[in-house]
Amino acid sequence: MRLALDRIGHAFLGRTVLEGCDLLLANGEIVALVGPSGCGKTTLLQIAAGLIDPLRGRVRRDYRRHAMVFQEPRLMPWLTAGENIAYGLASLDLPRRRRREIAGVHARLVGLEPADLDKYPAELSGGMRQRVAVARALAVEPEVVFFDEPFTAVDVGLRRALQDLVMRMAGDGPSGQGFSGLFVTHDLAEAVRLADRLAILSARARGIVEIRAVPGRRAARGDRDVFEIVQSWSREEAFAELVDGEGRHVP
Ligand SMILES: Nc1ncnc2c1ncn2[C@@H]1O[C@H](COP(=O)(O)OP(=O)(O)OP(=O)(O)O)[C@@H](O)[C@H]1O
Repeated sequence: MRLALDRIGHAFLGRTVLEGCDLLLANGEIVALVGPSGCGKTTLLQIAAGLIDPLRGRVRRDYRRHAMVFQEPRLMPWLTAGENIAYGLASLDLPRRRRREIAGVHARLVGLEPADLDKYPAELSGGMRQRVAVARALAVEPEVVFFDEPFTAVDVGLRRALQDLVMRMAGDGPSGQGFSGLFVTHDLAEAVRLADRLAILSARARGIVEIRAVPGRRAARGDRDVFEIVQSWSREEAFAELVDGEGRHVP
């Protein structure tokens, strides 16, 4: 077990957003938090990551290092791509050359060219900036990664490539050590594609209404499997706030 949420409750300005949320995140596991806009996914993720103190319940963490990937890359504009990727490594007491090597390995993993490493964020496309953000998160070899709709703003091809990378690295990073992931998305197909389990949140119920395992092994799930699971689950009550009866996302 890497992370446990016990009876988490939270409110903003007296309005309850979450009540009685329980969740466990195992070693190497990816759990997707899914639900409609405003149901509290980001709040629960931030509580899990320690960015918000919950009003009720407790978070148990069994890891040393975590990283976060947000919807927007949040790079430092005055650092090059390579320096951004290496930024988190500064606290790890590694020689400068080793930091540069690690940054290079992770830049390659996300599909950046060596020449991109010397560019500043303003000189990169949106997709490249998000690749840098993913490389920066994974370079510190975190045991847990918190993802908050990280691929919503990138185009379809890159989204798939980054999802594949997350799945691969969660099982087995470059040094053989994977991470556990908590992954916020309102895209059911994305959740089914890359998660081991879904925690389904509802705005009405103020929290997690169901935790459900995705059939089959994550790495072995093909496009057809994902399509069929999404089709069949979209008709269920648990997803009513998330997708319409045809499997389309409610805006
Ligand atoms: N800092 C805050 N102050 C006041 N209300 C907040 C704050 N942060 C979130 N909320 C409210 O709490 C509720 C849950 O927000 P949250 O961002 O966790 O939802 P979400 O499921 O991640 O939504 P989305 O999919 O749109 O990002 C929303 O009604 C939101 O307006």
